[in-house]
Amino acid sequence: LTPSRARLPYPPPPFPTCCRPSSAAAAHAAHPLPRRGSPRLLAVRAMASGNPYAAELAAAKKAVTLAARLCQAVQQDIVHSGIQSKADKSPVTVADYGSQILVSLVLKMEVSTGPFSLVAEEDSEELRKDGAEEILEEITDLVNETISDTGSYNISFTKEGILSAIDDGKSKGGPSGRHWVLDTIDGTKGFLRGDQYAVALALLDEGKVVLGVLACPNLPLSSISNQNGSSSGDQVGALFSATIGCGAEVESLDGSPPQNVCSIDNPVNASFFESYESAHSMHDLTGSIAEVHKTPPVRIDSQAKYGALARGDGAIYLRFPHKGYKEKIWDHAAGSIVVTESGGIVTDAAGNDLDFSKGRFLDLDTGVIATNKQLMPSLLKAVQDAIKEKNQAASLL
Ligand SMILES: Nc1ncnc2c1ncn2[C@@H]1O[C@H](COP(=O)(O)O)[C@@H](OP(=O)(O)O)[C@H]1O
Ligand SMILES: [Mg+2]
Repeated sequence: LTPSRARLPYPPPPFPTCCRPSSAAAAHAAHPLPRRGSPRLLAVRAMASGNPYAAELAAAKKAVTLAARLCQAVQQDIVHSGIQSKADKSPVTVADYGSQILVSLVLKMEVSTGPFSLVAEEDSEELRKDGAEEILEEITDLVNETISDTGSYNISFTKEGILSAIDDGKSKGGPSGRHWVLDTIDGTKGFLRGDQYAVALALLDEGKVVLGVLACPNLPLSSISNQNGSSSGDQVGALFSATIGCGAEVESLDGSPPQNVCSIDNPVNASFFESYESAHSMHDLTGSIAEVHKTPPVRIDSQAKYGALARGDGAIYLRFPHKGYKEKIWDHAAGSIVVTESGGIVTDAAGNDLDFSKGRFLDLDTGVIATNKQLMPSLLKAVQDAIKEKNQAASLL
């Protein structure tokens, strides 16, 4: 079980051949839809145009694309200056706030229905303290530069405007109404290392995730289904999107036409994904499960794992936080719908669906498992056996 990174060259496997919305999965099981550009793909797109959340989806894609642009500029600065080796967290803080402001700006400009509610990590408290003037100025400049460089809006934020835009993210979510759920930079550690991260945005409607988008600026556009999570494809920057009942798509972050995401139908010996960081997921537990499934792990940061799984780069994503950790909804909302709308399943270690209606945290049993429908029963059993064995071993100590 070798740790892996997602940036080394590697011969790519054949591109996924099938694409379909999950609602049509059963009907199409024996007749996979063809590759991009085919007439049948157009038929799938026509169906997607009946999307009840079409305006929200377009806004969400625009929002994360703009935020990803800001984050990418900061990451390049970090990597070039070697700041991460000095454990200086301030650039990532600037990018986190900047990403949140841009997402809330775009959503407010583009979506007019109902009250605006955003569940996100940051609020303005720290930035209002004495000594935070410099960082506030940096955020204001960075946000205004990104808006003007991209020609997105004819708007310029004042510092007070920045503070109040950040406080748009204070919502607590919950079971009723609509709430946007944002992870401004998911995979902060990968971001600092110059590796994978994602800007992840989802919409909850009456407690259910109905839409999700994942901007993964460093994820190769071709498959990373190999042991070190890399791809020989030159193009990087993937944007995954999904709406409930309408399937999932992946497109290039720089604006190439969308294609539908492949349903997850890889064989048992396909690679599986887990966190790069062992502090975020117990690698010893996944290792014992991998022995049963003969699958080597591909360790990458962030919800890019969900995106890669959805397009068939691997067959399994396992995540087992250490005892006492409470998973936050923004770490799973967007990624999980991208997988389920690609024909996959996402559950906790007891086999229950993830419940996003309980506020800012998920009420989870032990961990998160994502895979295809064929593999889920045997995988769930392997997971439960491994957890039992680990608990028994711990009780003997
Ligand atoms: N001890 C822990 N156990 C599990 N997850 C953790 C954790 N500490 C942080 N995380 C979460 O793991 C996320 C990254 O996931 P991954 O390991 O898949 O890259 C982090 O998102 P942020 O980077 O947005 O803070 C954070 O929310
Ligand atoms: Mg996160």
